[in-house]
Amino acid sequence: MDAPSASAIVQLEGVRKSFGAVRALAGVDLDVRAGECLGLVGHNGAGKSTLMQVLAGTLAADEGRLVVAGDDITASAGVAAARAHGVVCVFQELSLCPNLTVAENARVMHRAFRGFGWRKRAGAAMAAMLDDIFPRHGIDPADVVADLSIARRQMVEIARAFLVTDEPLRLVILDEPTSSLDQVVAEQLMAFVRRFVARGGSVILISHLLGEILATSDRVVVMKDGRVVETRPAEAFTRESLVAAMGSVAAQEDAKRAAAAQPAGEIVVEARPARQADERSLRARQGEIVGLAGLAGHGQTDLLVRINAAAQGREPHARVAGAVAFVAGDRQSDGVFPLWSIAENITVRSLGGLRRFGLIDPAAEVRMAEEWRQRIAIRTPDMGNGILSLSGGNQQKALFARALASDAGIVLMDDPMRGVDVGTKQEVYGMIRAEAARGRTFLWYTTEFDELRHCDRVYVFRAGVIVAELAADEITEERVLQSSFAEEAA
Ligand SMILES: Nc1ncnc2c1ncn2[C@@H]1O[C@H](COP(=O)(O)OP(=O)(O)OP(=O)(O)O)[C@@H](O)[C@H]1O
Repeated sequence: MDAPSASAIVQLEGVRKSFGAVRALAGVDLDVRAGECLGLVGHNGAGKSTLMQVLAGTLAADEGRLVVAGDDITASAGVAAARAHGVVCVFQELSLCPNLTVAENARVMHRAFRGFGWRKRAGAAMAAMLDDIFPRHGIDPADVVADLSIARRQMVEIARAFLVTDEPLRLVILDEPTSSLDQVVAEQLMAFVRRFVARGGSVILISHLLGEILATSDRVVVMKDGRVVETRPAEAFTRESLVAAMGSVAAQEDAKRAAAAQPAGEIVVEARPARQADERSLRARQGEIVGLAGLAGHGQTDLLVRINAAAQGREPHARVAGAVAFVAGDRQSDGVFPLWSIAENITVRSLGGLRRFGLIDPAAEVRMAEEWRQRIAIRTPDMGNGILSLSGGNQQKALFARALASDAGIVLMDDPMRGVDVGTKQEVYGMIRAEAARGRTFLWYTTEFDELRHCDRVYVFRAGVIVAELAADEITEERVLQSSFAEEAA
């Protein structure tokens, strides 16, 4: 590791943190310099979020020293001390109050918005910040957060963190900030990060999208099993060497589906977006992997929700032949059962198959959970622990396991790889392909272009309707982007 420079605005030394038997941080040293974007990568459960929580003051370390802007704040560590020293964190799980407006949420964080006319000032400040980071964002400060798509909520959360009111702003921690954003909006954010650091601010960027890390960071820190294992200037890493440093095997470049594998089974899903005026509809055959693409929030999730409702007989305008499982991308609001164990969260869709003499067989439940822990590498000492004890990416893996462990022949996936590390992603892609070959059908909405390569066919959405259908050999980034923006797509 290179020596901390004189301009370090944050120094962490020997930070340790355990949760019961789990050692999340095993003695971490880290420095962040003024005017740099520091990329932070590592497998799911490596300790990235825990380290950031210590830095942002939301979690107390068991041991270690924390110096910010030259002050040793170890003894007074907490959110107030971090904020007073200019450290703000945008966490993976969004923290906005859903029943308040965008402007009101700005006030929750920025006490400076008080007295006469605060609502107007908070709204104007948020609008200006949103315009600066995300041009054409389409968000009104008077919008109630609960009415916004998950992508827009993430944009509001980010804009709020970059607002400067009566406290200094030195370091913004972005923990997987683009996980719900499409490529276009993600690029707007990365461009803003570069502008922010060019003006002397600092950013810690956590992401599983290694291209984003390499293109935006000045230096990259790699964590593994609660330790920092490498720190290098970004240009000294390639994608492959970064994956290797994380302890994963580099993914094969070409994941494209073999043409021979094209299924010709019967149509098991047929659905039309509510606003579709032409004859287009989404169709999926048995054994097919069908992609839903386009900019985030253009009707893809809505259609998946309608197909899910149709399977339960609640939606007459979609036709579904067979049982359906849903992998939610917004795990916070409709994914995990927060009070249940990891095992219960995985087996809940499979209880029918686990019955003996009409009762759930606990041994079979444990076996099923254990099998999935190994297949999909869920990092926990005990599957009986609460689901919220898992890192974000590991929670997402549990949702995947729930769908794949069920007997549903049709699996709907709503941007399901959010926050899953590169090594695991490759394994899950392999599982999806194997399951499709065995006759399962997948409908897969993704904001990551690379994932569309795994699909047999892709429907591109724009403004709530399907604007293009691409066959396997037509799925290129250019075609998808073209269709996403064109008024009249092919
Ligand atoms: N509240 C908690 N209770 C118990 N264990 C926890 C808790 N929070 C985190 N852990 C454990 O600490 C370890 C580090 O988790 P952390 O969230 O820091 O990982 P991460 O690198 O951010 O992972 P991801 O990429 O999945 O977000 C994991 O093994 C996790 O299960």
